[in-house]
Amino acid sequence: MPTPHIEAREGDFADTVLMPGDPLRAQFIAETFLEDVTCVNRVRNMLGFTGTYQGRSISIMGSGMGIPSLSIYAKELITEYGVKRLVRVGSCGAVRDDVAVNDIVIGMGACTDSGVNRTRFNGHDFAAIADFDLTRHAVDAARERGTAVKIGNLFSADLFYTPNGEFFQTLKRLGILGVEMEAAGLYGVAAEFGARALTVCTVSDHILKDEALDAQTRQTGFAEMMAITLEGLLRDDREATP
Ligand SMILES: O=P(O)(O)O[C@H]1O[C@H](CO)[C@@H](O)[C@H]1O
Ligand SMILES: O=c1cc[nH]c(=O)[nH]1
Repeated sequence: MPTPHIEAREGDFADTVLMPGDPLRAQFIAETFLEDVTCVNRVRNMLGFTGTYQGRSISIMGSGMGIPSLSIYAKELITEYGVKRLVRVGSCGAVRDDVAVNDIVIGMGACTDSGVNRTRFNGHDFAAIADFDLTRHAVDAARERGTAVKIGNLFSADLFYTPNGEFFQTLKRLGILGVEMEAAGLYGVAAEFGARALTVCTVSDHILKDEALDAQTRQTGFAEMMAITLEGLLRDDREATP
């Protein structure tokens, strides 16, 4: 400590880290939802913050885009900073007709075309799944808020600009709720190094309908996703502390 990619000192991170892909979204979330915020990482501009939410210490740090970037940060957070819960708060693209822009999707599982989980699993297919209790508590928080969420499978793509557009039809047919680029890697890292993980995404575009939110909204929107995530974590805390 510090690590090659994070300059924070021991104790700078909470045991729970929210990870949007975009470091500026991390800053916006920290400044909007947390109190007593301090910046704990600026290396490579991958901004990390720690503050409190309703009295509970929470950190927020960008993951960058794609499984390789997220995997570096998630691994170092778990093994060097003792992080126990990581929640990706991201954006994703929809392919199904029953998933629309601005919908909130909870990634119970994540398929991928990346080889990382096969690499860590002796070439076999690893079922990349979210932590059940984190999932359950986020869903319960959404229900209490009266917010509809869709719960199911994500697809974590290595290529944003895929050369194989027909594959989106397969994703649609097999019930993929959102296409993004990190969840399957996060679940693999969490399994390997012993942490709990979840992904909550807001649908930022419909890949097959040519509909999309603008960059500013992707950076500063998503308030309901954040409320569900933070309330879910407080529920998770309450259950762990009878
Ligand atoms: O908005 P974020 O969290 O970065 O997530 C999605 O957006 C990026 C691609 O534009 C990828 O990181 C993808 O997973
Ligand atoms: O990775 C992503 C994120 C949002 N929308 C997409 O199509 N892909």
